[in-house]
Amino acid sequence: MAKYKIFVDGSAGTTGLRIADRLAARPEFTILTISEADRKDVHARAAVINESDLSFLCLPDDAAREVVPLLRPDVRVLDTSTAHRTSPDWLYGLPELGTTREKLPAATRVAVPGCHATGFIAPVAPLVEKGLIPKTAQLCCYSLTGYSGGGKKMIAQYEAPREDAALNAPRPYGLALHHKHLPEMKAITGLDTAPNFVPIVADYYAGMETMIPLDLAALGLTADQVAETLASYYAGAKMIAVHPLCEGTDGGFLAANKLAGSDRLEIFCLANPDGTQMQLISLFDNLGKGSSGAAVQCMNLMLGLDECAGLAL
Ligand SMILES: NC(=O)C1=CN([C@@H]2O[C@H](COP(=O)(O)OP(=O)(O)OC[C@H]3O[C@@H](n4cnc5c(N)ncnc54)[C@H](OP(=O)(O)O)[C@@H]3O)[C@@H](O)[C@H]2O)C=CC1
Ligand SMILES: CC(=O)N[C@@H](CCC(=O)OP(=O)(O)O)C(=O)O
Repeated sequence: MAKYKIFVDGSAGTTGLRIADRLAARPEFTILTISEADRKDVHARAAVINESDLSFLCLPDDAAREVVPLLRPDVRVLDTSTAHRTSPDWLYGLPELGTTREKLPAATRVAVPGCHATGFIAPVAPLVEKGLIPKTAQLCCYSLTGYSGGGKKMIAQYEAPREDAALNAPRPYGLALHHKHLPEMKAITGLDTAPNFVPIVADYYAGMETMIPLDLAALGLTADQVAETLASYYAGAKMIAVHPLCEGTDGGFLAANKLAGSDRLEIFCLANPDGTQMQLISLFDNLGKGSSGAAVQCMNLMLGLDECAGLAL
């Protein structure tokens, strides 16, 4: 069997390393490499990508942007950065949404969703698509992340001998309400307005918990309608599961690192006793379904391989 030639551009970084680990044990791939001296030379990177069947870009946005114009149109590229997520020529790589799964095998430019964005879009997009949440709704969202979400620099900051006591506490950030995931949150859900979104980084390595409060009374919805719509939308999905209404917490707690190490995402549908308020929660690993796991799932589908191959279920 001819092997697929795969290149991970940025394989020394947090996302790239995780992808390289997931591919290393799989016999269907030959992994292309680049020398240490060349790994930041855009022409050298482009040459290796053009030799590959499929390449991952695991780089800062600008480094992802600069290489794309140098690539063969038919080479398959999966970009894990924010650079192309709302570009019309790129497919947004959330296979569980709409017709994305069917489009992946022919796609050559695929943007891997942002981690916080994944947590928001997974529960909200189906509710907008099915007409339960109007496009005019103004939603809120809070999202907890482990410090690996900030890449090598933030990992080094949290793991160095602790001088700054601020790192001991959860830290809301992006408080100018201008986070880089807002454009994709709006575009992919179809909402007219991006949510009021506050991410929070805390002193643990990996794991993401994205929370979306819904005012059911104002929306004219019941909690059952919401939970049943999500359960039926994701019925049969291998990497996304929906818990039954008001089930799944650990005695009323839900630790943000519970799915660290997994590539799956779980949705929790929690409501107050009189059914007027709801909290939708996505729980997953920022390095799993939030980046590397999602990238490998898309690669599998683009190459016609088993969707879950190499993933942690
Ligand atoms: N960490 C996460 O949870 C998530 C990350 N992402 C996105 O994935 C991408 C990679 O992030 P992450 O792995 O966390 O970041 P890291 O900082 O951990 O890794 C980035 C890698 O890119 C390399 N690099 C930097 N500039 C260049 C360049 N000009 N040419 C080639 N390589 C370069 C870095 O080199 P060096 O080793 O020398 O620093 C590093 O190895 C980013 O766009 C990020 O936003 C997306 C979802 C979640
Ligand atoms: C803790 C922390 O800083 N996290 C990053 C999320 C990383 C990420 O998802 O970046 P992409 O947009 O490239 O996907 C942030 O909020 O910017």
